Amino acid sequence: MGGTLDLCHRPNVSGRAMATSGPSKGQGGLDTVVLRHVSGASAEIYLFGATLCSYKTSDGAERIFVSPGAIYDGKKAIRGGVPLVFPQFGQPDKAMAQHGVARTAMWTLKSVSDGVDASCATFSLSDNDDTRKVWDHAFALEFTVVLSAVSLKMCLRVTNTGSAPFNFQALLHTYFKIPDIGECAVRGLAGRSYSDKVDNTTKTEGAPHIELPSFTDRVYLGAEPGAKDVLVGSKAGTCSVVAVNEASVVGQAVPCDVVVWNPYEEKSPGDLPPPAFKEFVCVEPGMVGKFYELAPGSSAELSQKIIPS
Ligand SMILES: O=P(O)(O)OC[C@H]1O[C@@H](O)[C@H](O)[C@@H](O)[C@@H]1O
Repeated sequence: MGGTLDLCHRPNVSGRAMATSGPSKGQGGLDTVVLRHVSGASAEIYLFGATLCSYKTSDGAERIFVSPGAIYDGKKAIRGGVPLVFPQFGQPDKAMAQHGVARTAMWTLKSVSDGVDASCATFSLSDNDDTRKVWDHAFALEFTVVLSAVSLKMCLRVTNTGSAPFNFQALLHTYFKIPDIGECAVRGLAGRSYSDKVDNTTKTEGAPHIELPSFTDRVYLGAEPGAKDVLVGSKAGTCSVVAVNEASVVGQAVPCDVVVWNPYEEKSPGDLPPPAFKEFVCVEPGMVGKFYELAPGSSAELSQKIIPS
């Protein structure tokens, strides 16, 4: 298990607040890293799954949802936060767990740094006996969190460290905290084709914004390469966060898919006791519409920058 760091304020010689490091424990006694930026913004990441479970802006407002029924036993994926999905989305390979191996693996803290511009932490995970049993490939993952006064950026880097190509999917399963799913609207996906997992059909998004009045599970396929802004806000037109989603393979931008999910009571799993479903919407950047091939020595990146408004 990797070490832990808790970054807390202390004055430096000039009297300006800086961040420092120290050990920290989260729920269930699990090790976490807490980033505290000089602006007052903070983020907490569990080494278990490298799951980011909190992002607070400088006003102290929490932007990320974690279920009140989340289980912190170091075995089950944490229900909420930003679980990391790799190397499969869903369960196309029934021999492997749903959403792959990364969200239930113990990651290692690789580096942490603090600056006036940003506080940053990088976590790593490589193939091991557990991952090899279900996915027999050599890989290295790096998950980097960059916290600034005005944003939080998460980037998952996938590297093929073996001698043969492999196919993978990846996704950042972000649970955004919202006041009321019934009033929520997601903007920026109009005109995209999507796979509707509720009725197993393929459709084109005709609405200018997406509302979620009932169980919603959609995979919006990326349209063109490059950054894509998706706005989470209200039907009334307010915007609470902008999510800038990007994907690339070997440094070349590729279209980034976006999953929009809320189970409502109907599909709430056991660790999401109703009415908790009302308090979040998942807007998840992904490379999931197909499998991506990665050559030996090559890397792919998937990122989401959250800019609260
Ligand atoms: O319960 P899990 O494994 O965390 O998955 C939650 C949901 O994750 C979403 O990304 C999928 O589109 C849904 O189909 C799935 O139900």
